[in-house]
Amino acid sequence: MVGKVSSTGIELEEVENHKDPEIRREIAAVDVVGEDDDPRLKSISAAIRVVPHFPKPGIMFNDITTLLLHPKAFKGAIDILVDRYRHRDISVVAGIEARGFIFGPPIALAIGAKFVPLRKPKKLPGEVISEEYELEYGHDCLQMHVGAVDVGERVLVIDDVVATGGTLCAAIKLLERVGGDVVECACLIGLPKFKGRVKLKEKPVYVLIECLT
Ligand SMILES: O=P(O)(O)OC[C@H]1O[C@H](OP(=O)(O)OP(=O)(O)O)[C@H](O)[C@@H]1O
Ligand SMILES: Nc1ncnc2[nH]cnc12
Repeated sequence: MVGKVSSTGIELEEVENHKDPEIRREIAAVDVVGEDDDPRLKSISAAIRVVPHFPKPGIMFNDITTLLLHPKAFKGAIDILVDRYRHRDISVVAGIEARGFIFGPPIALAIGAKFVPLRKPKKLPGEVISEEYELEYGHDCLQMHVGAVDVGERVLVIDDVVATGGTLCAAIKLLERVGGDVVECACLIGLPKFKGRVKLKEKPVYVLIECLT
């Protein structure tokens, strides 16, 4: 079942009334679609805010930091992903800097996998391989330590948002260059208007909520 969930629900009111003015800033109404009727999805979508014109004019920025202020909703997101991947024989969770570093490690620990950070340039001290890519608001590069992933290891890639799919494509290329087998990519939020799934072709991408704005 596809459930339409409005982010103007009760739990968003909690965010709107938060004592920190920064957290109350520019909360926009978002319509999101959950992939099934799991009540945890409603809490997750209600706790994510959209900040207009960040980091550039015209960008509707999906901000997961407000989800982190709601431990129950945050845990719900982690639990859904752990349940999905715990019996898939995954030995590597690769998290994309920066927001994949928030969601990747608890999933890796829960499913007994190692965590591999995919970092922005000049952050990793050892030998690295690199992939450049285009974003909705610029271009960037991801790097991974040589030796972090072994040939044939089954990998789950984690990030917060998939928009154009450029970041996930770069991550998949890095992992496949060293012989990793990317089982799936998982993100909390999908922005379907950027058609990231088209760019990702046959690679499966799982998103908890799809934002229609
Ligand atoms: O599907 P795409 O069009 O590639 O966009 C998605 C990426 O954009 C954001 O990261 P950002 O590059 O803003 O980096 P940050 O997390 O370091 O701020 C987001 O966290 C994803 O990694
Ligand atoms: N609109 C958006 N919000 C948050 N992260 C993003 N990454 C690319 N586009 C984004």
